[in-house]
Amino acid sequence: MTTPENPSGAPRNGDTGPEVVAEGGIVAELEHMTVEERAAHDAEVAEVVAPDREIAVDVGETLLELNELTVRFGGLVALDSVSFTIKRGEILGLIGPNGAGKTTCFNAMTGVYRPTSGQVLLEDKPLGKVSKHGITQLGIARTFQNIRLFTEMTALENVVVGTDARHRTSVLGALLRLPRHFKEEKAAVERAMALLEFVGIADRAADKARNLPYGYQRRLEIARALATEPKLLCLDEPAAGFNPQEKEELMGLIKKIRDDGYTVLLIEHDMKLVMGVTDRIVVLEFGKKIADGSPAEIRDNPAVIAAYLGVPDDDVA
Ligand SMILES: Nc1ncnc2c1ncn2[C@@H]1O[C@H](COP(=O)(O)OP(=O)(O)OP(=O)(O)O)[C@@H](O)[C@H]1O
Repeated sequence: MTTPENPSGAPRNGDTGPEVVAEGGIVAELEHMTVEERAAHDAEVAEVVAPDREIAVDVGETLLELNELTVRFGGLVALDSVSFTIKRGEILGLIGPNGAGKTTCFNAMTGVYRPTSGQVLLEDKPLGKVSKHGITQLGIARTFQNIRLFTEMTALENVVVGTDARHRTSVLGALLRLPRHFKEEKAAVERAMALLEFVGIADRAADKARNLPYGYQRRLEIARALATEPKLLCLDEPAAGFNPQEKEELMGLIKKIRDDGYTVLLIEHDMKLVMGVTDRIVVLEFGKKIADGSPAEIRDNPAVIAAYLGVPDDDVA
């Protein structure tokens, strides 16, 4: 039940967690499943995670367009007339040396900063006057370089909060406890559980976010962003602080997210990860776009190599 201490009605440590899980039918006895049962279960989870999408999509039409985007901070030009597109169903890497303008680009796309000039268009709709919340509702979600979670809430609650962006019940409806409100709340908890399983952390659903291991917190941020049902998921250095095995697993998760029908924009410094997971890469340097191409093209691009001089060869290869 929803209370001020438990706003989402989601389970707390040691109380109604397993019951909700059983009700939702999402987290089953995985270890007792046959291979076929597990495959069917995973397909069911994937459908709950991306309810309105084709499970497999091809790289297609333009989803997002940056059109001569410029962002100035006083005399500093953080982004200088940058244009590129993101196609539906692709994983696009956004790379560049420190201070190149990558995060500014995310911030301008998600309404944190207003561009000095130029436009961001999502499905041809200019986002210039749309609020941050409005941009989330239109379908752009992001994670942050520095993890931002509700640390005192459980993992499940953090994700349920993300689903709020899609709720249709009014505050009055919630106060009056209308049936629609309860129906939405139940669906939100079920979907949140599916998302936790999708990103591989369902076993810690009832733990407070602050008690989760670092890698779980990063995955939780991704689950919470996916909860808003984005058309475009922007990941800002999701592998920061990961060891090689965790990076490998993250690559698998990013591909799985795309295969579930999402489009992904990835800022990442780890070149092995970027080269291994992206379909296309845009390179920024000093706020300008210096290259746009396949990972192989980017690897051999002289301007990109020059931009990264000083970075160990292993990181560029
Ligand atoms: N709010 C701000 N006010 C003033 N300058 C800013 C602000 N945000 C970013 N900058 C500056 O804009 C430039 C681009 O920064 P940005 O954070 O976008 O780069 P980045 O490519 O994401 O770098 P990193 O890889 O180090 O995260 C930098 O020179 C930075 O100092």
